[in-house]
Amino acid sequence: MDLHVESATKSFADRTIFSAIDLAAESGLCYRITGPSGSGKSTLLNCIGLLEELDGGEIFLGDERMTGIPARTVHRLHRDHLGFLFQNFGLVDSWTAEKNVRIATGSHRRRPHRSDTSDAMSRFGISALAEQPTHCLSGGEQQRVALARLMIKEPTLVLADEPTSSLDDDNTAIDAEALRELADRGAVVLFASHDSRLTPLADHELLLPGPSATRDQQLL
Ligand SMILES: Nc1ncnc2c1ncn2[C@@H]1O[C@H](COP(=O)(O)OP(=O)(O)OP(=O)(O)O)[C@@H](O)[C@H]1O
Repeated sequence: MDLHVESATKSFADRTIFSAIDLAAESGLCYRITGPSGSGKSTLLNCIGLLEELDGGEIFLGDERMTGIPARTVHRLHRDHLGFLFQNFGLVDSWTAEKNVRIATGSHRRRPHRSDTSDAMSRFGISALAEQPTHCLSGGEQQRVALARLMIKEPTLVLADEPTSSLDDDNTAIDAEALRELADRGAVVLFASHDSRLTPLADHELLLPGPSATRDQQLL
């Protein structure tokens, strides 16, 4: 399913962070959101991920409107379509690595089975850590738990915010490979990152000009 963002606008108090942002993102491709610090990259990802609301504009995933929708629809979209890879990995600290992976609610097509969970954990080299609470894991290990969870969920739309900022080169390469694979399986992948190691992952870039710049955002 493709993603369409039309005339997206967001302000905090009386400060406009971005306005009139358009994006037509195709299934199977990776899009990097760029722009100066404070231009609203995380805010835009949060709005597209239904963690915050836009002040104006619309978002569609396929034919489905994602703006102005009731909480139960937000919940369904999170469950069935959205996957996140954020800097803090979004894991439940007190749960084991295995439970964090297994709990991925899965797509509407299928729910993950235990074998999916162990396969994914094996792929990312974290099988031996299955029974460890995630707060005991290193940053790189937590990232691989988050990736295993993402891979078995197979989201329609993947949102990654500075996913590699605390990672070494090997783990960064694992991140990039997994995000590319999710796109190859049909996801739209949007990521915001200052990390030049992720430059090759971007099929397209969306530039947010920042509050003081013009509105000439560009899809390069
Ligand atoms: N909940 C909030 N309330 C008020 N202002 C906020 C809130 N969230 C973000 N902002 C402000 O919105 C602006 C955009 O923040 P955002 O984190 O989206 O920028 P960014 O482009 O991701 O920045 P960076 O590249 O530094 O991570 C910043 O000036 C930030 O202080």
